[in-house]
Amino acid sequence: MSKRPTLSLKSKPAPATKKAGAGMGSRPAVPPGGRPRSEAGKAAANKPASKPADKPADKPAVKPALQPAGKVPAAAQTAAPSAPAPSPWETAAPRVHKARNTSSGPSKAPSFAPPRSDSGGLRASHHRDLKPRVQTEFQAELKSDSLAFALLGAAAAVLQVRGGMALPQALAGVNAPSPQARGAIQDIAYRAMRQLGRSDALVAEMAPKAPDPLVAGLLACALPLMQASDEGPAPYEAFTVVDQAVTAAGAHPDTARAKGMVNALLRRFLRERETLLAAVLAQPVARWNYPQWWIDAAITAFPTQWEAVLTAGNQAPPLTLRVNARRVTVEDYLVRLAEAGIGARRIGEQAVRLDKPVGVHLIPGFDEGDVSVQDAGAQLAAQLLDVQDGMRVLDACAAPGGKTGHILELADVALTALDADPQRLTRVRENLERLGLSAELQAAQAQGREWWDGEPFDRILADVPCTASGIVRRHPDIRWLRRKGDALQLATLSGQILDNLWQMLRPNGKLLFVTCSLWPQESEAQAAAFAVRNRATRIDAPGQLLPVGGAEQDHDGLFYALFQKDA
Ligand SMILES: C[S@@+](CC[C@H](N)C(=O)[O-])C[C@H]1O[C@@H](n2cnc3c(N)ncnc32)[C@H](O)[C@@H]1O
Repeated sequence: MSKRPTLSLKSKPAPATKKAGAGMGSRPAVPPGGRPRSEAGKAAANKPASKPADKPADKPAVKPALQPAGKVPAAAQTAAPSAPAPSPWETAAPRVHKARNTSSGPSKAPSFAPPRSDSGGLRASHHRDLKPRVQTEFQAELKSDSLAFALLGAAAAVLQVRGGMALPQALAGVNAPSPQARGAIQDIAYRAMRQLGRSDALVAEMAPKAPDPLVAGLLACALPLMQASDEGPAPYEAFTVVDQAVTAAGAHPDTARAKGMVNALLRRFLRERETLLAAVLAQPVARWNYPQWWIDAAITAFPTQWEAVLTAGNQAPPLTLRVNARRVTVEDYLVRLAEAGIGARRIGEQAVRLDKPVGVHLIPGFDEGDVSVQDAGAQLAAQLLDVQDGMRVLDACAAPGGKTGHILELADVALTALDADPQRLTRVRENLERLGLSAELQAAQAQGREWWDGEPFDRILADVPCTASGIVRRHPDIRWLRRKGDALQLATLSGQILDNLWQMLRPNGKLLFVTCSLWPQESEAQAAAFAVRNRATRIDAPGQLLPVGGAEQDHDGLFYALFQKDA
């Protein structure tokens, strides 16, 4: 039985002796012919988790001083936003859309596309259908460093998520003239997602009729800024938020008529906060900020732990690094961080959590590949796979390559990185380039065989598409985008993938089945059914890891099942 790696601190660090670039099987080009990437809207809502894990995490909530001119405080502008923001694999620099004005002078307010008319995403306040169109090209005159500007941009993104689009895509479509403006918009939008159940309930309690979609988005962005939450204290002075929300409403034709209503509603919230909160917090969706079906599913799956699970998913995630064992020991890297004035502690074999998130390019050695951003729980995969030099390894469902890089850091193996999405596969290549490692990249479906040369693998990692319900602290929009039936639907696909990959495993070889899900249908039940169907021997692995944030343990919700083929 193999040794089970733990998340706790190990006394013996991994050796830092191997040279970079020693990975085998170099064929970096992505072959043509993979399926096109699916886009936003309902398709995105139902799209299997592209586990956007391992992204830079949120800044801690800091209550900024009152800004007389309603400006976004400098701290909010420059710190890592409360959004995962661009993954280090996605882009080297903060994603900035065509800058028309990088000064803090008057700037066009964010523009955005209309919501999908199917409104397959969130429930709207008062359950009213979303208005199908907003004025997409209109750009209000607002200062780009003002809170009003950021509120309007974030409201546009919330509107898109309500229409079924994933938040990172929605934010990418919002115009922001500077990295600071983008950071502020992201911060507000991510907060809005984490408190959407409560905000909608408050609006329903106070407004005589459902507000128009962009007004509802504006309120969903403003209300969380006036309240303490699992993320920390309220980040702005309440009267600044009211003032800037009213300014934002007045600056856009789709909200201008509701300017008085926004003012009245937010002021009423300030006056009657206690009573209003007492009323709405009796509703589970407002109390927990998850859809009711999600709360019910958590209670069923974790009868004694569901509250902790839901709470963990509402916290801002930390920034955790994986130290590249080929380059540097964890001990030496902690010294480098200390010298750079960055507080950190070890929380796993190669996992180091920063005390406060910082931009990835400020992390010593990040650009050179000495470290990667990866959740501590996700770092278990490569360890559990137990790779040895010379092995032939398949990383099925590999993009964006977080686990691919880790496997190659641990041993000199011939690795095939497979993913159905050619665009996401390019991120594997970029990621490996930064690390100085290489693999054979294949754009193909893991449930098919046409890409396989018939040579069996010693190790197979099946990090299958799933609902991503275990990583909601990084991706708070997921809870609003998923539907109750998604887990079962995805389990059908992942069952096909597992059965197919099992045929490609060498006798005595090991297959590691991973999801970033909380739901048993796509994790434990899937593992049990797979073992029966294939007479597969299950060996020691953690099973369901619940999400947790704390001094010693800090990781997302993940599932691990390890199987060995008979000799
Ligand atoms: C959970 S993510 C993988 C995360 C990755 N292992 C990492 O650590 O960075 C799942 C991946 O499966 C891919 N995928 C979805 N359906 C697939 C299929 N039928 N065959 C192969 N890959 C698929 C998605 O494009 C996505 O990149």
